[in-house]
Amino acid sequence: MAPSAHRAPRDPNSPVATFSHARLAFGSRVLWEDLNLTISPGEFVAVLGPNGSGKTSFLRCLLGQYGLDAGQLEVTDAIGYIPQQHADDSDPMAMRGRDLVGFGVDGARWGIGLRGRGRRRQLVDAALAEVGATAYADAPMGLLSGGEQQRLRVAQSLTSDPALLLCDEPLSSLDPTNQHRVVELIDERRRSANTAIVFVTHEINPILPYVDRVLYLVGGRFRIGTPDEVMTTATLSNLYGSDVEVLRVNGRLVVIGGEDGHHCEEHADPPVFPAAAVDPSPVVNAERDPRA
Ligand SMILES: Nc1ncnc2c1ncn2[C@@H]1O[C@H](COP(=O)(O)OP(=O)(O)OP(=O)(O)O)[C@@H](O)[C@H]1O
Repeated sequence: MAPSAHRAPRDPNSPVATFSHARLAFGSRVLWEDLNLTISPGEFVAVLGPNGSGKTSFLRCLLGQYGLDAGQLEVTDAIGYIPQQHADDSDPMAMRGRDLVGFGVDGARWGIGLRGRGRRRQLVDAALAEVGATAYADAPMGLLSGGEQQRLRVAQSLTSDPALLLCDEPLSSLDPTNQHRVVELIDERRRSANTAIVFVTHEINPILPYVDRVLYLVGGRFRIGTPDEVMTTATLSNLYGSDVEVLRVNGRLVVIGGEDGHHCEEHADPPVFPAAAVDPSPVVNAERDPRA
């Protein structure tokens, strides 16, 4: 299986990612096939689907951790990544917010200390200021609220000046007020720098006002379109192959029926890492060291 992700040079007018006839499968389990999707600068794409449908695998393909087993993926090399809250296992009392953001500047995988210390500090300070986290940047992470911690993770993701920002359920375990603040920060970045957003989530409502298109994955099949096109009773019933009802209540979407039918699907195939899987741990900052 040949690596199929090609890192394209940065051009502000070019798509940040293009999947062409893409297929990803683990043994007999096909996550998607014949996926054609072009993500433009400044576009906000939500990736939805039940547990095990392939949302995280989709991000891993964009990060270069998983290779497609058919088709092509061309993707920018300026990628930022925001994980779920509590995603890192470092000691939360030993690490300050400033340290977390600094790891983003260093690059998690391509060597630490490549830049001068003064330049490093400037980049960290700028990223902290961009998300309004300067006031608590020197406090231990463990003393901060979930919302404050997520602001710092947004700051970390911005240190690479990403053209594409990958968000892996960054709102989970935040209260509605903090969810709103974090989404606003992400959208602000989209508007100010024309950064494309790929946002994996189980819950579309907190991001619904911002979403341009939805990629909805279910059991090896998918739909792509605007929320109005995809989030309908007819489209989701067809996709799930069972009765799903989509209601709009006070501007919120309520999906009844879909998730349960595909929850925690069992499968017997052992874990494998496809061609481009160089490191199964999440990339915190995908800025490339040119010497690597
Ligand atoms: N390296 C791997 N080897 C084998 N199977 C894998 C591998 N990575 C993912 N899978 C399988 O692919 C399917 C999709 O996994 P993935 O984590 O992408 O789903 P998800 O939609 O993000 O799920 P969740 O909503 O539960 O986080 C799962 O059945 C998972 O076990």
